[in-house]
Amino acid sequence: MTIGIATDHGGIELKRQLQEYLEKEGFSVKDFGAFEYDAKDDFPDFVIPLARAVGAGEVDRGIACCGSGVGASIAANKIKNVRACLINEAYSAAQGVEHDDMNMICLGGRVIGIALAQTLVDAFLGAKYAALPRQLRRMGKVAELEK
Ligand SMILES: O=C(CO)[C@H](O)[C@H](O)[C@H](O)COP(=O)(O)O
Repeated sequence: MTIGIATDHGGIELKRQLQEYLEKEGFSVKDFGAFEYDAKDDFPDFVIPLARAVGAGEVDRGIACCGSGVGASIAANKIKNVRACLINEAYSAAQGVEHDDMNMICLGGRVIGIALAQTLVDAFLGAKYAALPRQLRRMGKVAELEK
């Protein structure tokens, strides 16, 4: 599984730690930046290229960080085929995939630490879309908005 990862300055340390963790776990990680701390950088410049790669199927899942995770989730959800959510607890990290086919998780570098981030990422990456008829119906209604 290839995981895309991106951040602005607000999540740069969390991204670095998560990338190290994911590679140790055997995932292939594609890094969309930021590559160094710059307090003046803007989250859309990194999160949108990642979201485009997720939406195009060039990476399997995306992890986007920013200060709170809010800006990253707003930006990512503008991109076709992207279903991104700000996640702070493990239930939603898995249920968002199982029920809603979430393909990007957004994390706040100023909100959570690496231990919780690892738990959330494990739950996110370990989950599969159940694709039950009622879920397909609901996500079909959401996908209609992209036409
Ligand atoms: O957290 C964010 C919004 O949800 C942003 O992505 C930024 O990280 C944050 O706004 C940056 O704040 P700063 O005051 O410009 O460092």
